Amino acid sequence: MYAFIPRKRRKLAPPTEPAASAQSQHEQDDSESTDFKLAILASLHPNKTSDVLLDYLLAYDGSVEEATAALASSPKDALPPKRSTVTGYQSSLSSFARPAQADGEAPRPAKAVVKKGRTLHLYSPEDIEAHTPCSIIHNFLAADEADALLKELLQEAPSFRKETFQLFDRTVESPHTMRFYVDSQDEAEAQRTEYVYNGSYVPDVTQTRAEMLRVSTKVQTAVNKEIDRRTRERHPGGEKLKFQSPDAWKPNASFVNCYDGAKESVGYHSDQLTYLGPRAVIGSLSLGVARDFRVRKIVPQVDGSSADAQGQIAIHLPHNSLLVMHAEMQEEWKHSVAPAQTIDPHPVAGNKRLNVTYRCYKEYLHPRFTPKCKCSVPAVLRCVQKRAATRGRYMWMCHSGYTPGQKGCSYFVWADFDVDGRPPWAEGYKGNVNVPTAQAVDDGRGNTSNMVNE
Ligand SMILES: O=C(O)CCC(=O)C(=O)O
Ligand SMILES: [Fe+2]
Repeated sequence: MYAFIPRKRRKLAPPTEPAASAQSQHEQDDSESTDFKLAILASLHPNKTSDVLLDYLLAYDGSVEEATAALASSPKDALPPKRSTVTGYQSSLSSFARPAQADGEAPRPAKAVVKKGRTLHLYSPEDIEAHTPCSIIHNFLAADEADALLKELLQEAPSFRKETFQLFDRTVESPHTMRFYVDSQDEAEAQRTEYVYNGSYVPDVTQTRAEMLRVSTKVQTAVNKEIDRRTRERHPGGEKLKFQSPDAWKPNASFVNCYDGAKESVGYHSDQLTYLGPRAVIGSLSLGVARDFRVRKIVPQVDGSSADAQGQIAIHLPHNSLLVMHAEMQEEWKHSVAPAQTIDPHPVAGNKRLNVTYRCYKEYLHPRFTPKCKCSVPAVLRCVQKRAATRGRYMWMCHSGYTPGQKGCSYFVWADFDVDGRPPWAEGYKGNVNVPTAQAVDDGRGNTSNMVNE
């Protein structure tokens, strides 16, 4: 399930464990600053689209005050005066060098291909592969298989719901609908009563439908091939990343999203790793109306620098395309589906885009094993995304406060994971490597006394 941006902007309850909580509070505040600003703008300007709000925020160098003053005097959906031009069709970027890679780290583009405030549109599999942590397979299914799956999903879509979440004392709804599916009836029952998302059980978990299951085996084969190829061609030394699972990827759950019309969207977020584990891979199949999937790299924050030094990349997702979000994605990038100005109706789906995100839930991350917070709720797994001193480290935190009507606690511990992303209770555990890197210690900006439970 997503961690929607506004959900993460809420400040935690006052810390009760000074060392640990100081860290968690700092991380919470630091890592979500832009998202937090966007939530404020969204609450002040409810009839502006999230895209417009982001444009204003970027145009006014992150100043909420200036952006809100400009928004207040602008007509609906007007663009900000200082807004940079959007780059349109981009046929090829292959002149850019391949990433320089440090040992054990995720590959990085050799130079930023998109500047702050700009959107770079990518269409070709080569460009997407080279400049984002994703790869794409166009025309993934035979045309009739894609139509059969689309028809099944269109039958399901009326039962989808908007997700609600808590923003300070307001309950907010996601601007699209979705439903969660798991591959067996037993698992659906277990999910309803054992798995916690943002502090609550999800009552509406359904067994994966026939076409979704049939397609799942094809997605499994394709994603494993893509993981092998990408590891061989793009990872340092052709090795999997630190914390990435060496096991074959086997989907057993999916979130299915429906975007009905141009305005439906999902805000910038990283997917929750709580049940997928570190360096998760997700196979995302798009059907119906073509939409833009936007990604932006999370830039480490050093000396109060802007965390939005880079612009965003829009990946065009046509009907019947399989996007693989690779192991580099969730920890280091955020993604969204922005509202569109216009859409081309699809002959079968009309104005709707259906999207199945196939995921691999790990048995050893079942909530019966994972740490519980002081509210006695299974904790959420997060990764430090921005703060330079601890970037890339995993932590378990309380997530209850993100559920409407509930207050959270200040629970925080560093997570214990081995090189294969296994926790200590998993078979074959090789020893904790979730420790500060040399880089993090050298940065010297982190208060090392905050590094608890090591
Ligand atoms: O609709 C999409 O392509 C992305 C959906 C998404 O981000 C998610 O399910 O977490
Ligand atoms: Fe997502």
